[in-house]
Amino acid sequence: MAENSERLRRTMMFVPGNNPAMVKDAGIYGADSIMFDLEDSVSLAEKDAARVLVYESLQTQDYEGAELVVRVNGIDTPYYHNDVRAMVKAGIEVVRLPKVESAKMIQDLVKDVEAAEKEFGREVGSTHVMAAIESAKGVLNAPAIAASSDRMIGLALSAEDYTTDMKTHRYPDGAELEFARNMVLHSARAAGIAAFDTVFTNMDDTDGFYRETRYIHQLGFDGKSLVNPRQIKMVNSVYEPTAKEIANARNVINAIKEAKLKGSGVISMNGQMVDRPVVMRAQRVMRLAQASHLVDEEGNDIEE
Ligand SMILES: CC(=O)SCCNC(=O)CCNC(=O)[C@H](O)C(C)(C)COP(=O)(O)OP(=O)(O)OC[C@H]1O[C@@H](n2cnc3c(N)ncnc32)[C@H](O)[C@@H]1OP(=O)(O)O
Ligand SMILES: O=C([O-])CC(=O)C(=O)O
Ligand SMILES: [Mg+2]
Repeated sequence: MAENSERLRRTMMFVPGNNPAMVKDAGIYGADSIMFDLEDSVSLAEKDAARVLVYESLQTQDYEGAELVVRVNGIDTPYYHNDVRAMVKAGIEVVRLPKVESAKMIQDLVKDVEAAEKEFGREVGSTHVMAAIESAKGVLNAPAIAASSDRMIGLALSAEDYTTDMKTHRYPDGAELEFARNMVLHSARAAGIAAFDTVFTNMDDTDGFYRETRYIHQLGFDGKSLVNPRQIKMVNSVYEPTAKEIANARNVINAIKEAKLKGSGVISMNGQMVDRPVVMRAQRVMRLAQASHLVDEEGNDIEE
């Protein structure tokens, strides 16, 4: 889990599972996580065809190192069991369960995932899971859902269904999502897993998209669920550290290395105390800088 909890997941892009061209090319856009969708972007008539398409593409396509996620159909649908079996058989890394309202739903998913791992000879425990929170009940149970299994890598807020459940809709200022965003984020952080903000569906409103992304970045979300490849660069630019932030992070990491050599875990740098949380923030800045190709693996600047 340690490697997994540190993995960068700024962008988790939905790819409709019934669209052969989109499924085939999904790896070329540079999303941190590609999320094949078998649920709401696929009509009932195409559920089986989509599952077969995604299964076959997972065997044959190169997704360029992106994390591979599938959104299966809801646990109370007739498609769910076949989705889970086929995706585990294909070696999917993460199963995202939609419309999660209780810890038990995740525990039931984990039992089904484990049965499929045994059935298809996959290593038991190798498939991770995550929960999409899409209702008032899900939000209120988010702390228990986040802590429901060692396999959990994250919680996602799904605002389209959530605002419907709340008898509202989405507004530009996002006030209707304030409570849910904070619940999802705090529940995820308390359980040590990732938090993903919801999709933004108006592709033409780039100003609105930037505003929302800056806001959720400020709150502390790991990233966002996306519906379109054009949104990837925009999210990455918001998460990209500035030259000043990188220089500061590098100084912090070097200073704490020196302090440790002298047997101390805390030092003062330019009048500011540097201790464990400051070092952890600095390490995250360096991981983000590396993902933005601004520094190499040693943390040195990459010249343009
Ligand atoms: C509430 C919910 O449940 S949201 C989650 C479910 N919804 C989805 O999964 C929808 C995913 N998104 C899409 O289907 C599309 O982006 C749409 C319908 C919103 C817009 O489609 P378009 O107008 O074709 O987008 P656009 O013109 O930007 O596409 C540019 C290229 O990116 C591809 N593309 C667009 N969206 C995606 C995607 N989500 N995944 C992979 N490829 C995509 C297009 O096929 C196109 O490829 P091409 O240049 O080779 O022809
Ligand atoms: O997970 C998401 O952001 C998309 C979704 O299903 C919703 O908003 O209801
Ligand atoms: Mg939904």
